[in-house]
Amino acid sequence: MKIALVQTNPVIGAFERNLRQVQAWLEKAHLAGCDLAVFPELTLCGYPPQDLLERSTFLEAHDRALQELLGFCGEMACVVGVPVLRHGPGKPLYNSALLIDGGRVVFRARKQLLPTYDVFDESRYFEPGEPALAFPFRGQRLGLSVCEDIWSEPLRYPLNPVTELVAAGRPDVLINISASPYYHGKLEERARVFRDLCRSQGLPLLYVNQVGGQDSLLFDGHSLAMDREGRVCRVAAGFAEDMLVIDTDHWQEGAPVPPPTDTIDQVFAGLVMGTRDYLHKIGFKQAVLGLSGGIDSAVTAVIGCAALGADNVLCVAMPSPYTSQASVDDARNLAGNLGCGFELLPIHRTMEAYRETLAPLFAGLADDVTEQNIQARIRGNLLMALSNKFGHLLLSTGNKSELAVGYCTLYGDMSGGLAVLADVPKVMVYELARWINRDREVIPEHILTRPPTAELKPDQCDQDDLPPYEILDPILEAYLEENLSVDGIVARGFDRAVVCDVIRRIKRNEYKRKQAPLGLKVTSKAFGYGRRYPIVQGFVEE
Ligand SMILES: Nc1ncnc2c1ncn2[C@@H]1O[C@H](COP(=O)(O)OP(=O)(O)OC[C@H]2O[C@@H]([n+]3cccc(C(=O)O)c3)[C@H](O)[C@@H]2O)[C@@H](O)[C@H]1O
Ligand SMILES: Nc1ncnc2c1ncn2[C@@H]1O[C@H](COP(=O)(O)OP(=O)(O)OP(=O)(O)O)[C@@H](O)[C@H]1O
Ligand SMILES: NC(=O)CC[C@H](N)C(=O)O
Repeated sequence: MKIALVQTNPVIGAFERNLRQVQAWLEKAHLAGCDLAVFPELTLCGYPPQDLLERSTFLEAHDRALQELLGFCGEMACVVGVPVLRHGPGKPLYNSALLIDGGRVVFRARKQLLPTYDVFDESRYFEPGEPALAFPFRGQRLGLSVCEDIWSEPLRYPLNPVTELVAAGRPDVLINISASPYYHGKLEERARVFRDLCRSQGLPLLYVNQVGGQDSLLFDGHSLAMDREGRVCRVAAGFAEDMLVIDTDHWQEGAPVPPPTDTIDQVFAGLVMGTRDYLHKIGFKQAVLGLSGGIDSAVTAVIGCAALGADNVLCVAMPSPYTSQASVDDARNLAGNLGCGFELLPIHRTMEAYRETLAPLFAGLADDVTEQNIQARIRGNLLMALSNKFGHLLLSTGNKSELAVGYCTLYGDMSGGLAVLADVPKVMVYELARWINRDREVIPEHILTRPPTAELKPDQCDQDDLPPYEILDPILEAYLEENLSVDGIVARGFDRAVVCDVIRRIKRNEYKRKQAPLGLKVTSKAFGYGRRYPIVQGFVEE
């Protein structure tokens, strides 16, 4: 039997578009001689639809699309992910995989483990399904499951949806439909979980993952076929739509392929896809950003150009009296290397106008962070004016390290529609920059070697206000991603006073992050809806 694993890139709730896309892939699978095409979790509505699932009109539109698909399928069989209405106490839906054959639903498997951690919130809408059975299809027994149901570690949880499925009647192959978002390290994690699963059950796995950017989530695809020894036989593209055709009668032919490795280029590809999909799915073609001559805006500009095309990106240098000529030159050279638009808007006179306006109220008061923030806000204001006038979306440039400790200005450099690097720690921003420059100097070398500075006052340097990023970033990772205590972080060799100061800053600046633009998630714990902390709180960790 030939099975097509089809990783699609849906737009949430765009039923007409998503259905046409599924139909087009079904035709390709049919032409390739496939008996069955398998699509990702919640195929027709896209994942995660969130509270749209609470709207009856949404579910009705979904049903119309599903009916049309049933009429279309003909002799082509497929597996699609569908929210299915249920009755009785509990939540109103199951998250199901339907096997469609001969234009009707012949089998369904319901998701049993509903992820409700980090960015997932499935218990809000779905009721857990009952254990599934293997289903006979064209001479083989298919073991169908939905995403999280294959993620139980068999050694820790011997009784789990897969072991129950196998115990109830051994399938020949496991098929899993997923919507599994990327973060740096996820590819290895997936390979390990799936390898353990295949080896422990002695079964091969066909895994289909959604692809595409959806708000902050980056679905990476990388659908795959794994044999019963846990070797990857075939793997689909990362961060792009793709179809793999697997012949289950010649399962182990050919050398195994290496599982995808999660090197920095994957993060870059994810950020490019996330930026492109966010703008294009909403209807924006062009973007604008402030190019300071620093590393963050440089990397954001490169990602913007890769995502949208250099012709669709406008970079604006806005020097103040504290901006060095080298910064302006670096910004101009970078824009030249990228071939994107470049404008110079000096802000000296605007700063002077603010100073004059505020002079009566600020008389006798020394300059402080207020005047620094005014510069950042003038720039944010000018960039938003360009966004309004030309219909460009403003890409904001702040990185995760700054956002964590509040080293950024509300309504200033935090202005914007999409924060491309909001989940990228500063050290990783440098890693991205070096990778971008691997073959030729795209980002002028001086931008990589100069000490990071906000240039908001004379001779300012980030490290006057913050610990070095090589120290700050691992503390942030330990606290935010691993939930370590102060003692746990200090035990890794960090100074207690520094650790406590960083944690205090993280807590104190929750309010800023609640007002920040959406960021693209590339770590296991991003700021945003997967990390819910109160703004007002009195919990002390020292
Ligand atoms: N809990 C709370 N809930 C709601 N609002 C709260 C609040 N606490 C303060 N606020 C408000 O927030 C204001 C303070 O925030 P904000 O105005 O943003 O300013 P603030 O955090 O005081 O200063 C910005 C910092 O970011 C640095 N910076 C700025 C720009 C770029 C970069 C860079 O390197 O990229 C660094 C700058 O050097 C300075 O240290 C307060 O005046 C108050 O209005
Ligand atoms: N002179 C400038 N011209 C244009 N934009 C600027 C300028 N200075 C700051 N910005 C904008 O404000 C953002 C914050 O800049 P700032 O230099 O304060 O901090 P940063 O985090 O070190 O960022 P970068 O590494 O891009 O300089 C920049 O990324 C850029 O978008
Ligand atoms: N949609 C899901 O069930 C996703 C959960 C899963 N553990 C993942 O991220 O891969």
